[in-house]
Amino acid sequence: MPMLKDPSTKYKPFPPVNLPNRQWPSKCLEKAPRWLSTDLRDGNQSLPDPMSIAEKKTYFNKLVEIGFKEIEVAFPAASQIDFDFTRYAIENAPPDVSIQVLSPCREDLIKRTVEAVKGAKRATIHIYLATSDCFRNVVFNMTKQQSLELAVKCTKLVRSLTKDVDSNTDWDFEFSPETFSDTDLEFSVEICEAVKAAWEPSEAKPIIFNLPATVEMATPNVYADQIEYFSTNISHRDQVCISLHPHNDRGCAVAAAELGQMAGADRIEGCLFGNGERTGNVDLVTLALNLYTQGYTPNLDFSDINSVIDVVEKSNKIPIHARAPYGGSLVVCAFSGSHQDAIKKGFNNRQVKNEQFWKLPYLPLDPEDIGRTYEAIIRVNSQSGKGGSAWVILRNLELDLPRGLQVEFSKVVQNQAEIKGQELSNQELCNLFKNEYFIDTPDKEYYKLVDYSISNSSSGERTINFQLLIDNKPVEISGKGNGAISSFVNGIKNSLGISLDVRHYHEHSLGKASDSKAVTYIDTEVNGEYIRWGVGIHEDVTQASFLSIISILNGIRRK
Ligand SMILES: CC(=O)SCCNC(=O)CCNC(=O)[C@H](O)C(C)(C)COP(=O)(O)OP(=O)(O)OC[C@H]1O[C@@H](n2cnc3c(N)ncnc32)[C@H](O)[C@@H]1OP(=O)(O)O
Ligand SMILES: CC(C)C(=O)C(=O)O
Repeated sequence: MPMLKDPSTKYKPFPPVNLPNRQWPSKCLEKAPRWLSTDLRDGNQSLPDPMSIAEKKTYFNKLVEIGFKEIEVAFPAASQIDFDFTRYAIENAPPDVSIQVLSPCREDLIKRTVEAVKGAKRATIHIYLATSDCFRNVVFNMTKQQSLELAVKCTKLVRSLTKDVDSNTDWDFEFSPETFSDTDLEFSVEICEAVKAAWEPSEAKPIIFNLPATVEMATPNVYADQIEYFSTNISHRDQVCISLHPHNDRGCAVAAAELGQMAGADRIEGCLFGNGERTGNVDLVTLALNLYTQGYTPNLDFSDINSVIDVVEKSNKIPIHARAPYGGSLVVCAFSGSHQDAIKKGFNNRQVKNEQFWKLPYLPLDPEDIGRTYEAIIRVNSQSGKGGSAWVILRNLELDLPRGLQVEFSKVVQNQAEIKGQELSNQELCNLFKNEYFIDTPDKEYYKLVDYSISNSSSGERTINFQLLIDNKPVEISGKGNGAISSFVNGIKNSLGISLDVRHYHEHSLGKASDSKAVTYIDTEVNGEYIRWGVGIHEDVTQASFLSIISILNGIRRK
């Protein structure tokens, strides 16, 4: 079936919330919410191959290491694996980590769920019941009153099995009017008021009302309006913790969670990298690092994001998208020339000025803060410019190429990238550079410098005698000039007939003081026809410059 010419015959716009006095648009996010990871429940239930116990254990331990204090570990009534894993979590959770478990409003399943957390230090029983007209009519065939009565009955059941009889565990209770985002707001408040009265929370022990966008159906500002309405209309607000559980059907779950917090929410439920039903739950990594880049601590530690990715990918058996915010393999990489140029200048500026605050073109977060390396930032393909290759050569070979050499080498890189039709790895790029300028390539050199001696006359003129191997045959050459380089190129012109007019000379040291070398970069006009750069590396700076000239000769010969 093709898309409809007039979709209004099939789809209706989501009605806006009438909240003319809304306050949230002028609020800011300035602190971390309470976080709940539901990776092991909502995330797990959406997987084609749910996690094994071993995978759940590894995942759970990683969540604890990251700093989650509330973890929904299972739907214990669903399977023996979920039940058994709940037992593991209860027995192994650190004392400050609360274990949360989920059950529908069914008596047998609630009993099994509470049984699974027996002996916990801290536990949250979470029950849910869909409240929207659509679900009540289509799935349950229940009136509003019947739904309310069922929710109250189940809340009382949980109470009678937990806080009323067992004071060894620190009990919390969470109720989700499932499909909240599509539920009439007055009814959401009404059913939660009834549940609250049944549970009897206190300021010290608030009840958690989780207000899910079970399916994301509207723009995130509408969700924020719904949250603000609930937050301002529920009674005894100080005895209530408002939790959000946004799904990502329209791709706006992160925005919904952020606006929802501005509208009054205290707690966020989601999954790492946005795993979860359909398009996923809200991505907790993005939310946490969004806060971090505003200067607020998220209370979650992603210093070693690669190890988190490793656990998530192995357990879910779903790769993290290469463009996933913060964690994607490509998000701290630049291929395009203008991005590379700006990033390279940004790093340089930061180093020179020793800037305190992070302000770098194209990079909202210092990759080092999440354990990613600068080396990986700039990668080279046919969209890259001179700055990208120069960066890779600098980071890998410690050669700080002069601008003219960058321009010359970038043509070589461009040619190779177009031939390959793919990205060039750092290793390939370094090999390309060494090959182009004859560094550590004895088998490829037509000209080799064997030995030389220099003498000075009282008039200041220098004479150099040197031996070259040309195609493995020794050739003795002599040249005069007012400096070592000019004597050397004069000798070459006189005996080989190659005219090299030196235009620029650059040098810098390479390596640590004790065994440092000199690198020289020389560019010459060759026979008055074209420009060619050479690179020489040696312990002795004079010999390094001769090697630059030899590098040019080898380049000419190959050309
Ligand atoms: C939005 C969410 O993510 S909610 C969490 C969803 N997670 C899961 O479903 C994973 C685990 N689920 C399971 O293992 C199973 O579905 C079980 C054990 C809960 C139930 O299995 P079954 O008894 O075979 O029921 P089944 O899955 O076919 O259907 C759901 C039934 O529960 C009812 N139901 C659905 N949600 C709820 C609820 N919140 N409270 C009470 N009953 C509910 C449905 O109306 C349906 O009842 P019916 O059979 O009388 O029509
Ligand atoms: C159980 C509830 C919270 C849920 O997963 C949802 O509504 O998406």
